[in-house]
Amino acid sequence: MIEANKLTKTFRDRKRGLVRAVDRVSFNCQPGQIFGLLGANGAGKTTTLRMLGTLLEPTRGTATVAGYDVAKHPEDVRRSIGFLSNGTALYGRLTAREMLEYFGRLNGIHNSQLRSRVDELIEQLEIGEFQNGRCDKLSTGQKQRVSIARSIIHRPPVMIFDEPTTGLDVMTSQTIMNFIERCRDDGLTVVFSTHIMSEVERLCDEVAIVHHGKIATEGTVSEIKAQTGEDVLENAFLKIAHQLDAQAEAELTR
Ligand SMILES: Nc1ncnc2c1ncn2[C@@H]1O[C@H](COP(=O)(O)OP(=O)(O)OP(=O)(O)O)[C@@H](O)[C@H]1O
Repeated sequence: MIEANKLTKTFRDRKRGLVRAVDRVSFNCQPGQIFGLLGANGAGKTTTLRMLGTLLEPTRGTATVAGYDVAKHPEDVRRSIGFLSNGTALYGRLTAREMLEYFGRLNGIHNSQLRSRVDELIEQLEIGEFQNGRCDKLSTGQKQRVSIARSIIHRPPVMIFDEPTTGLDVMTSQTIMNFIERCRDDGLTVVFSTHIMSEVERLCDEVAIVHHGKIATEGTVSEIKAQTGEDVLENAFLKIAHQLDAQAEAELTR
């Protein structure tokens, strides 16, 4: 499972000075659950996920992933997660199947099990048609499916997906969402970030709305709609964001 406790990240930016990208973010996600971080561009979603994935050190706060503290036991965390980000690279000269076999071996999967594991992911992520195509010749959506397969090949108990469907067509997005649901049904702890409301409605057991680095509110989609008195998640999201912006402006002019 994942527990984030007041996770905070500040960056020193030459132009903007000190940027507080993530500000005291706390949440829990249990096995068999999908937790979503919903926010606009620059809200702090990627930075939060990168801290959970041990790619960035928190400035303050703590997090445990699969029982391991991200700061104290980063290698154990990395072994326990699959992390899908925009930067998940593929080797252009390998075919999709070779790529998965390669990463399977790197992750210690024995030859006797490697083939069946690769076959399973090829089937689940609908890679079959292009499994023998070189990665540098694949379309964006095809590459994303191979990247996901690559990130989960070692059967981690925790999956972190950073905007897994951004830029993909509706068919590929469906395949990926089906796959994320399957991860949940298989008992994995799943955290993902998005700015797409329909994905949150379909996938999330719990969602946190992130705005300017902070969790503005958290709950089920129905709870968030009820809190704001809105029937449509997008309107609830906009209402919360506008309220926070108005508060911040009022504080500035006080
Ligand atoms: N290395 C860095 N140096 C300085 N500022 C950074 C750095 N990385 C992120 N930021 C800033 O932190 C804030 C949060 O960025 P982050 O990428 O986490 O947002 P996001 O919610 O993932 O956005 P998007 O949906 O656009 O990917 C932004 O203001 C961003 O410019």
